[in-house]
Amino acid sequence: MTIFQRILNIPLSSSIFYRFNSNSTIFALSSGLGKCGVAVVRVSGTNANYAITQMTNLKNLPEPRKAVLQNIKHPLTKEIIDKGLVLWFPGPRSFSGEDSCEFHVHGGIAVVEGILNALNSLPNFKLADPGEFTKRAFLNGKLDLTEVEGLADLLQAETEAQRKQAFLQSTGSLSKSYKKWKDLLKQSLANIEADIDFAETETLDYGLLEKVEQNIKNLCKELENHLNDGCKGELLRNGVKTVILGEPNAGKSSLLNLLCHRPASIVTPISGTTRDVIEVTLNIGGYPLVLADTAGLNINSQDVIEIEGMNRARDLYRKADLIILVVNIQSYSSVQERYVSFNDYLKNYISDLGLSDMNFRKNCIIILNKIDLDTRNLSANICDKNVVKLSCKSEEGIIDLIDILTKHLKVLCGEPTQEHPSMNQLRHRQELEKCYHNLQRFLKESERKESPDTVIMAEYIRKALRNLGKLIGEVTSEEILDIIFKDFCIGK
Ligand SMILES: Nc1nc2c(ncn2[C@@H]2O[C@H](COP(=O)(O)OP(=O)(O)OP(=O)(O)O)[C@@H](O)[C@H]2O)c(=O)[nH]1
Ligand SMILES: [K+]
Ligand SMILES: [Mg+2]
Repeated sequence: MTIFQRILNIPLSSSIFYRFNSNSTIFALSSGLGKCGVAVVRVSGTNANYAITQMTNLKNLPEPRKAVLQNIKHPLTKEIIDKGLVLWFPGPRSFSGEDSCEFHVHGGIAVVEGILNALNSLPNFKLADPGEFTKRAFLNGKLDLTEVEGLADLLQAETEAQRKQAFLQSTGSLSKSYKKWKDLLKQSLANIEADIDFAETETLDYGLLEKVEQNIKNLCKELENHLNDGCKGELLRNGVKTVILGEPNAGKSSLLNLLCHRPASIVTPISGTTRDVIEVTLNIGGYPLVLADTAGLNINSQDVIEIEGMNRARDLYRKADLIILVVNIQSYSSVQERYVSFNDYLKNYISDLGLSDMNFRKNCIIILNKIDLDTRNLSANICDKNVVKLSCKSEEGIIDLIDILTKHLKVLCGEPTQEHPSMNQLRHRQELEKCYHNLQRFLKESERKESPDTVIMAEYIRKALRNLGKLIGEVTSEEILDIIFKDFCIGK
C-alpha cells in the first residue's frame, strides 16, 4: 500500500479496478512527500475542470497556463484548506494531452492530505498509479516510448552525464534517428509494392529497386555504427563496473574508502581482511562508477573462506568494464633488484595473482600505493601515464587518480549529443539487432542470382518496420508498458 493510499485510506484493489477505467480523472502529489516550501498537486482527465470550479471561488476557468491565487476549499464541506496557486492546462496542450490542472500549495503534510482528500471526494476522481500521467501522455501521442524511457532515466539520473543523456532522449534525440529510419523503410516498402503491383503493366522509374537496395545498404551501415558503439550509452546509464584487484594488504580497501569518503570496507594490517565483495556507487567527474573492493589474490592460500573470496574477485574481474590494479610499493621495493623495470615486475605480479590473461594496458589503471613509504625514492623512475603514484594514507596522488579515472570513464561512456545520441537499453539493442537481421535477409534475397522474389523482400522490410515500431512504441504490449512504467513514481 502506498503512503497516499494510506493517507486517503483507499483500499488497494481500487487502483486495480480503475486501471481499466481510462475515463477517470487522476490526481497525485507530484512534488516530493514531506515538509517542504511548496507542494504541487497535479490533476489530469476529462473532469479536471471540476477540481477548479468545485474547489475555488472561480466562476469560470482561469486563463490557460496562468497562475491565479485562490482560496482552495473542500468541495463538500466548503472548508478552506489553504491559499495557493491554481493553474489550468486545457488539453491537448498539457503534459498528458488531457485537460489538466495544478494546485501549488504550502508543502505541509496536513495541507497536502487535505487537498488529496478533497480531490478524492469529486466524482470519478482517483489517485494516480505510478507513472500514470506519463502513461496517458504516451497513449495520447505526446511522447513515444524512447522519450518515456528517457524521462524515467531523467528522474533516476544521479550524475551530470547521465542527466544529459536522459534529457536528450526524453526530448526525442533518439526517436529522431529511429523515425528517420522508419520513413526510409516505409518509402522503400512503397517502392517494392509498386514494383510487385505494376511492374508488368506499367513503366516504373528505371532502377527503382536498385535505389531501394542502395538505401537499405546505407541504412545497414548506419545501424552497424549505432550497434557497435561499445555499449557507451548502456555503461553511462547503468554505471561502469570497476573492480579493485591486487595482492593482500596492497591497500585495496583503503583505496575504496578514500574514494567514497567513508569506511565502507574494513581496513586492518592483517592480510586477507576482505573476503566479501564490497560495492559502492560513485560520481566521478559526472560519470557513474560502480566500484567493487575484493579479497586480495594470494594463490598460496589454503583458507577456504579466502579462496571463496578470491573466486568472487576473479568472477568480477571477468565481468568488469574497468580494472584498478593496486601494487604495494613495499612489495616492489623488496624484490626490485630482480627486475629490469617496473613493467617487468608488473608482468610477474599479474601472473602471480593468477590474472595472466589480463590485458593490463586496456581499461586498466595501475595504482602504485603507499608512496609515503617509498624511502628509496623508487617511484621517481616510473614514468607511465597509466600508473598513478598514490598514498591512501597521506592522500598524495588522489587528484591524479580522479583525473585518470575521469579520462577512462569519458572514453567508456562517450559524450552523447543531439546529433549522436547513444542507445542505452537492452530493449533497444535487441529490437535494432532484429531489424538489422531482417534487412540483411532482404539484401541476401535481392542479391540472389536467379530472379529475387520481391514479395519476400517486401516481407522482410515489413518485419524491420515492425521492429522499429516496437522500439518507439507504435506497436507494443501491456506487458512492455508495465515494465517501463513501473520505474516511475506516483505523480509523474
Ligand atoms: N603507510 C601506508 N599504509 C597504507 C596505505 N594504504 C593502506 N595502508 C595500510 O595497509 C594495510 C592494509 O590495507 P588494506 O586497505 O586493508 O589492504 P587490502 O588490500 O584491502 O588488504 P586485504 O583486504 O587483506 O587484501 C592497513 O594497515 C592500511 O592502513 C598507504 O598508502 N600508506
Ligand atoms: K588488510
Ligand atoms: Mg581489503
